[in-house]
Amino acid sequence: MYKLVLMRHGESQWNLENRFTGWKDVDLTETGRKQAWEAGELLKKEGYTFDLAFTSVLKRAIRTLWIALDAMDAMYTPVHSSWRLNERHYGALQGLNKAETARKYGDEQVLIWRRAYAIAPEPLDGDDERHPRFDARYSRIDAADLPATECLKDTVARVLPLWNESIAPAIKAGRNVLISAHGNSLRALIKHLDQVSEDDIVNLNIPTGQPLVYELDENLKPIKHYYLGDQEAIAAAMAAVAAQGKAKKD
Ligand SMILES: O=C(O)[C@@H](CO)OP(=O)(O)O
Repeated sequence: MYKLVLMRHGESQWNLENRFTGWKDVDLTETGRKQAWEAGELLKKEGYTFDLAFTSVLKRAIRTLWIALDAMDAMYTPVHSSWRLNERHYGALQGLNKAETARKYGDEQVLIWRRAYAIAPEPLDGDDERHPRFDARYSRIDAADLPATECLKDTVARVLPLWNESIAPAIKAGRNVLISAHGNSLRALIKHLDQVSEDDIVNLNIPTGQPLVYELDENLKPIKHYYLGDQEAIAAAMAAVAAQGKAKKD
């Protein structure tokens, strides 16, 4: 049996401001840093150790990883950063407030933009300065692979090559792996691991800064999964993520 730990980054500045974030490289808030530290402390207390960590090229996931590894006194852990673990690209929605967008277009439309499996928001214009082709960190990525918007299906398609070529072989080689990534890149990975249907994946929301453990069999099929930590607080945090796209709080 293998164990894999997934962790969404701690609260970011744009989580706090309730803005569509995607590939915008925003940092953690103080709360986000505290969540990352507590996640590391929890992992240490529960006896977890890691041989290898994977993260995105966005600082909220990278810093969460650094802080958690620091709390574990394990900053020596080798880290593989890949754009393939970036958050889903939110296209022209990036920067907009989610509740205001719901007031303008309706809760249902925002739910489609946030969670529909195969429907992507409007793309960024090719000349938009926010387009990833203008960002040096993506200069070695094939231009055809760089998104101007994505639906979750697109995110699954670009996460899977990293899973198949790097993460899965490392796990099968016996390495204890930690992945620090984003709400939707982790939903993409979970959809693949648990074979979640396109309908059911709509209802999966991942809270910030909470270690999620997957126990996998020898073929990397999930046996079970569970969050470490306070289960009630985690359930409340998941419901809060779901509610972010509503015009009014329930
Ligand atoms: O804005 C985003 O990039 C993501 C994660 O914060 O949000 P959502 O949960 O709406 O997909």
